[in-house]
Amino acid sequence: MIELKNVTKKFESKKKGHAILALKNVNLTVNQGEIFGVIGYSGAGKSTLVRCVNFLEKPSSGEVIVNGQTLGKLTNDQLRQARQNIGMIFQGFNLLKTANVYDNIAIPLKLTGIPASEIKARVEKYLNIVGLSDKKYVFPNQLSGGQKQRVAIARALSHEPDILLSDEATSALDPETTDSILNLLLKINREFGITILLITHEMHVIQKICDRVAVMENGEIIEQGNVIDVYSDPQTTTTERFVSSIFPSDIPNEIIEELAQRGPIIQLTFVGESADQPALSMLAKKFDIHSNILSGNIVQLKDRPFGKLTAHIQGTKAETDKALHYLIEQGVKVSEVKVNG
Ligand SMILES: Nc1ncnc2c1ncn2[C@@H]1O[C@H](COP(=O)(O)OP(=O)(O)OP(=O)(O)O)[C@@H](O)[C@H]1O
Repeated sequence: MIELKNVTKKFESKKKGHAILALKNVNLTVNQGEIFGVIGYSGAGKSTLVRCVNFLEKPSSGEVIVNGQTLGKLTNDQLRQARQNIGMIFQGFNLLKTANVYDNIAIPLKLTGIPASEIKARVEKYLNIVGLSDKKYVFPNQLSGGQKQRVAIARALSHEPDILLSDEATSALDPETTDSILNLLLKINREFGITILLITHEMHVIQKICDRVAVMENGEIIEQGNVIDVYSDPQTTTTERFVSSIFPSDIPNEIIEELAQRGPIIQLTFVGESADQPALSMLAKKFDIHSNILSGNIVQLKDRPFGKLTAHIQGTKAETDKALHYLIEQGVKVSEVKVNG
């Protein structure tokens, strides 16, 4: 379990008297065994946050508690010990270019004093888990980006940590390779119960593997919760922007303006079971209205489908009101699309 309590990180700038507050009073709890994602635009403070969890950056104030240990109160030796329990992977992989795959995993193990026979067993075990047993004697420059990240994951796992931190681990990879690495992270989480805290600027990463998400802006966590709740009911403009990035709606304003004169344009948000229900065709049967779909999409979250549909409803005001009320009763979130909105 990871807890950040009122964590603030200030970077003193070389320019006179100028300081950057990269983290402002951040409170965050990541439960044992979950995959927690932190999303935000560039400069939001994500890297600083994740680096505070293993004290690569020391907070200026506040507490970081990992598995019950307050990192700021540990001696250097104790901190080194605590870090063994926290693996980390990076966007740039951070492999030793002059060492082959085997040694990239074996050297850090050797440095922590693990006996040679145990090192061999661990390298083999974790290369097998990441699917690279046949690449033991290959050098990093002979590997693809996805394979390099797999080596980095095997290296992190070889220390048998409880926690894995991921700093934009898939940001340098193409979409297909990204998915294969995300599937690997899911497998690690499920098979070994490793808690994963990842930072990303991609919604795809959040929706594919995360249980909970926090949204960061200007060094603050502006929203957090279960992925499904944050996706279906974003509370801030920034979160709304992230969510709408997966549901691009390019209906020109002129068309919205013209249609709105003849009936409401509504956006329906479906979660879970209701994503499969033919809500609009039901409406046409039950009420004296016509509906016309303008845009729509369904995405698969980690364990449930989630969809958005934009439709134009025509009928008398009394009938359209009844129809919208019915949808809400069915558990569908309905909002009206405003002109210029
Ligand atoms: N070592 C440092 N010295 C001074 N300022 C820093 C340092 N590290 C980060 N910052 C500043 O802190 C703020 C947050 O940076 P951070 O890298 O944590 O954001 P981020 O959300 O990870 O962005 P990106 O995705 O672009 O890396 C930025 O204004 C950045 O310039």
